[in-house]
Amino acid sequence: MKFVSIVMESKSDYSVMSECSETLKKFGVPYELVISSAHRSLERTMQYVKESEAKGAQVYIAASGMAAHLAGALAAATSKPVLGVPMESGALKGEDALLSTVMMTAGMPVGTLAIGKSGAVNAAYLAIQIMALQDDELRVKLQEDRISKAKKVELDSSEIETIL
Ligand SMILES: Nc1c(C(=O)O)ncn1[C@@H]1O[C@H](COP(=O)(O)O)[C@@H](O)[C@H]1O
Repeated sequence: MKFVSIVMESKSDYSVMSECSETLKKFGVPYELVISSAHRSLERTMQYVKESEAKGAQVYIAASGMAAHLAGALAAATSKPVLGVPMESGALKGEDALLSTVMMTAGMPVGTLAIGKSGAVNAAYLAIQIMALQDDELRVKLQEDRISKAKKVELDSSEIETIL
């Protein structure tokens, strides 16, 4: 079965990354969510990539704070797309994680999202867009989502607009 893999470096990242898994759930995209660390459990992380690829993982989403090397480690271990979500943790509040995730060497990309919850949601959306390249039903769901967002803007405006 094709699915999205979400890997977090710590349980403390879950309150943010649940936004990512909830978004995938909303679109009916199967996902697997695990905790594995680049430094604290490197072997487990490498083993997980092998096993999850064999099971059908199509896209990896890595969530990591501070010296955030998880997304890079996943990118080194797989040629599937890897998306990185910097966590807002530690003294530098995610700026350290953002830079360590985004500054990959040429040819070894990590698609890096914004720090925190909006990055977690957008990682799910990007993963869905990647899955939708091979899935017409999913593409329709994405189009419907865009339409409902546009309608919401109109509705919000109609409630408060004062156009002369
Ligand atoms: N950067 C790493 C590593 C690692 O590099 O192995 N393990 C956890 N983390 C990140 O540190 C923050 C605090 O983690 P803890 O709450 O476990 O101390 C989290 O945002 C995690 O992603």
